[in-house]
Amino acid sequence: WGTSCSVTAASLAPTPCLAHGAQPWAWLQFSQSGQPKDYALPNASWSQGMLNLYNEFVEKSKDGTWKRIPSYRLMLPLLTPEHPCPFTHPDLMKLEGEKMSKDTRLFLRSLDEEGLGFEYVMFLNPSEKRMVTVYQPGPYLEGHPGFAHGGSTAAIIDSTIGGCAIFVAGRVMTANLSIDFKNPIPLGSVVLVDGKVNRMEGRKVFLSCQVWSADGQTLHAEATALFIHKPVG
Ligand SMILES: CCCCCCCCCCCCCCCC(=O)SCCNC(=O)CCNC(=O)[C@H](O)C(C)(C)COP(=O)(O)OP(=O)(O)OC[C@H]1O[C@@H](n2cnc3c(N)ncnc32)[C@H](O)[C@@H]1OP(=O)(O)O
Repeated sequence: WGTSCSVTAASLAPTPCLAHGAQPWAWLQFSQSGQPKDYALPNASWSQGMLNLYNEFVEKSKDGTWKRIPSYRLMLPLLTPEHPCPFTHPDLMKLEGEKMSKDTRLFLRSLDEEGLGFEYVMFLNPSEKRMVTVYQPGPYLEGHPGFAHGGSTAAIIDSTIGGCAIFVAGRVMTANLSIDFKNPIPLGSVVLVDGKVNRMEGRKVFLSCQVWSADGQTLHAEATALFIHKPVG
């Protein structure tokens, strides 16, 4: 989806429908090309293990089975197959005016320096209603010495299955997230967060998730969750 999204800084100029004259794109970091910066791409902090897993899923994406999800510093709750580019989604400005300020950042993209916090890239498998996140927790996520704080693990799980729930239901909120922490995650290691939709009942989306070491030998955590669809406005 990201590949079909062609956006320039000029095309992102504020529109009259935006309340309070806010500059909606001011907190997006732009690259030198004038495109919003996509953080779900390799950078110098990624370990070889992270690159290997990333390349594995890029390879799997070539036949369209998996799709890399671009990642910016703003929430993209409106990304759908019908509107693959968030910047041209008809509801974005409404949500923007109501909910966002130019001073906000997506929690998982809150740090400026590469490699210190959440380094991750998500891949969606639409037919399986499944999302995997290739994830490398950095040193600022420490809980016990040398290991990722459980809250950071909860955040990456929530975002992974949240993305999955957004794909099937649009705008959702986490109502319940239950996690069993099985084995600590070493800082700087690479894990695969593997979440999927199990079933839907009306506005309710039920999901499950497992967090595995890159070699598939260690189960770090498993979770179940309930997300509830909340229409914009
Ligand atoms: C294409 C893909 C691109 C993706 C690209 C993006 C990638 C990157 C993604 C980032 C993704 C970030 C994801 C962050 C997600 C948060 O972090 S959200 C923040 C944390 N969550 C909150 O703050 C939610 C706070 N709670 C609330 O606002 C409200 O309680 C809720 C959850 C919206 C529900 O309220 P409500 O809409 O009034 O619904 P309500 O009528 O109470 O309940 C509806 C039904 O759910 C049931 N229910 C509600 N709560 C519960 C519960 N806790 N347990 C069990 N049942 C419950 C009710 O019993 C009811 O059932 P039925 O009677 O219909 O059978």
